[in-house]
Amino acid sequence: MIEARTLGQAGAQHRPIVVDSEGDRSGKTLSAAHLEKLNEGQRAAVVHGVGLQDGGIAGPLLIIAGAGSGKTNTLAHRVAQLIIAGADPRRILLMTFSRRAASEMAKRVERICAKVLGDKAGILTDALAWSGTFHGVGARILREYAIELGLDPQFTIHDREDSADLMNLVRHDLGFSKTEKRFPTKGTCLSIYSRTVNAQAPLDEVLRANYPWCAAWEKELRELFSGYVEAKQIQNVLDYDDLLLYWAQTMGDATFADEIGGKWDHVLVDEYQDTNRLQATILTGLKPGGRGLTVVGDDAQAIYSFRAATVRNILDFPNEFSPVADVITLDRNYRSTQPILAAANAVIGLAKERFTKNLWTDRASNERPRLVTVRDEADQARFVADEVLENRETGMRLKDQAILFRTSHHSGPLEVELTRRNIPFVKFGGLKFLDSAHVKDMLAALRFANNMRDRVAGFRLMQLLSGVGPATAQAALDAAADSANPMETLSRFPCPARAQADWPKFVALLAALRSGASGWPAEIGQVRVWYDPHLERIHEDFEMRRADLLQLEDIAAGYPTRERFLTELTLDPPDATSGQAGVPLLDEDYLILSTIHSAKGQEWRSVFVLNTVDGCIPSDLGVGTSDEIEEERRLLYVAMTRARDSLNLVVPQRFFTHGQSSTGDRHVYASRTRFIPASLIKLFECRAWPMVAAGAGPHVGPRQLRLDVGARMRGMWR
Ligand SMILES: Nc1ncnc2c1ncn2[C@@H]1O[C@H](COP(=O)(O)OP(=O)(O)OP(=O)(O)O)[C@@H](O)[C@H]1O
Repeated sequence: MIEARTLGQAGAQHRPIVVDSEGDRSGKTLSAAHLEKLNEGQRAAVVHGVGLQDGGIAGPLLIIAGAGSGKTNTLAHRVAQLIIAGADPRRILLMTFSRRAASEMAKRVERICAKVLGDKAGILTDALAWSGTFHGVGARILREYAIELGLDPQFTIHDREDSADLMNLVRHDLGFSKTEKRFPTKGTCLSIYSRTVNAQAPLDEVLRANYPWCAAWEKELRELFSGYVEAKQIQNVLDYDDLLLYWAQTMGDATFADEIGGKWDHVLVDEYQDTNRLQATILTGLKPGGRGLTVVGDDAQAIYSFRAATVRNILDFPNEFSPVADVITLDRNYRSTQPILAAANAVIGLAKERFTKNLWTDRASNERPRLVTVRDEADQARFVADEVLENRETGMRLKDQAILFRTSHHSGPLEVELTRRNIPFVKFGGLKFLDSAHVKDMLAALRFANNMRDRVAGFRLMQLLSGVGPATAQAALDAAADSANPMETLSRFPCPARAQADWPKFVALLAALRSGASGWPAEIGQVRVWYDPHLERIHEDFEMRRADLLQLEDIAAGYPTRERFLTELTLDPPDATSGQAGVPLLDEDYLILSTIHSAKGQEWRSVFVLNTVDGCIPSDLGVGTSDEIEEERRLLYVAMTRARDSLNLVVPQRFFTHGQSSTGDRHVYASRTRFIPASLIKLFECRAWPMVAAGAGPHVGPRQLRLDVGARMRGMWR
């Protein structure tokens, strides 16, 4: 041991970090080449307790730091370091926010390991089988222990839309849809249910704090949720929340907790600020003493409180354990230039509450981030397209540039402009591929074949047949549910005369899928052939949709079984839709369009933020409580800190209002976001676009007051 010290403060009691540099396997690699590029704090986090001499496993560790300080990079090095020091990769659990993040992390780990272990690295890192999201890992655990937990291992997983549909069926059955005063919609009911479950809070508290307009319905909501839970159990389906809830419940039993927690020596979690109470419960259940636990996060980037995530998880982490967890804070930003970082620091500096410290960087630049005022959204689109192309002329690929926005529909005018100019782009966080009706139809067929008790899937599927409406579908599902041999019952079901032609083909498809005779992925081809005439009948634009279905088939081929395909696709759907026909091939160059939420964890050389105005950031929807406003501020911080070299915040001055004809010109004026008050303006270069060309008129040079109309008006009354 060479020294003991504390690296930074995180507002919590914590133990000093001890850096061990010699004598054991981790010591040997402390000064090794693969760690050379890390700074002192990062290195301390990477080697923390790795390769303890008695083979012991380190106590809990929290790495808390601001944007671009290398948290993810450090976590990847830590996983690699554990493997290099001899940890069994099969006994490492790595949880990230999305599956994409998990697979990127796995690739990084492999690259780092390869530097030390050479060819052997691939075999070891391939064995890193437990990496994914909390929900994905939960689904796997629950399937593994299904029988012991009284679940049917064939359970299907409902996405949000399916869950809302099921909630609606129950709401209808209970007669709540016919109440005199309007009962909350299916979507609101699901949100209330989900928040209550994830926050582990009593219903009345959630209603009071988050849905006060629904508080009068507490009794009915309780009844509805109880009916919803029952329906899910009868139909053998789990929703997203169940994956965490069942897992957390399982961890409440000492024997299961021991057995499941005992599967892993090391549990590492990225983006911990966006986890909720349930996830924290699972984590402490897995490792009650905290041994082997590492969590990483940034309180300034907490942007998921609408899903009941709580920043308290990260702040309370150190004191959950005895002895308390070690805490390492990182304060150097490697991503952004100094002027960009200064502006981002200033924006978050106005937050009401904050724990991580301001960051510093040595990436000097003369270029301040720009605040660009444009007339309207159409000009905003033209400005961005012009700049993107100009950047490309200077050698910056389209892929190095991203356009970020608060809500998916903000990019509408830009998408039109890009398409018009033939600039390829991929959009993240918009309408999901899987949300489109035709893709859902195909998946419903596969799901229903897997689990014939899944009423939402069955209901959707049967109504695709001409002549089958809700009443027939309901009756057929009831008959199948009551039967010991549902296939037999369906084949004999007295369907309406108009469905006579379609019904036998439908039953034959189900029988074929259930027999498993064709095998996977041939089955999805079978479904497509069956679905094709319905697609043509139902959708005018069937040709475009057909292309999507072929793409779905390609995606399906990447999964070993039908069940794995359905589970993983539901949990982590491909989130890119494209302005081109089909998502561009990965090796092509394309621009990134993304909601700020989906931009989490990423970085680009040049970033444009659209609609940096009040009403968009903060969103109209997000300005209820001061907590909500604070979250909107953090969103802007996340957006700004994605930029490495260049950052443009665009401020359109007027917005056309919705609900008028295409030639209507009703509009509202917008003002710069409140998160950049006048006191911060000096940190930006302010300009208007289009710039008036020199000699084009009297507006040349910096803008100044030339006619004080306001004073004249006031003068009229004096
Ligand atoms: N020690 C280092 N030396 C040089 N570059 C580094 C170092 N550590 C991290 N970086 C670089 O800094 C950038 C940010 O790293 P990373 O994405 O890991 O940060 P982060 O803290 O997870 O960011 P965020 O929370 O904002 O998503 C990356 O480009 C990474 O390669």
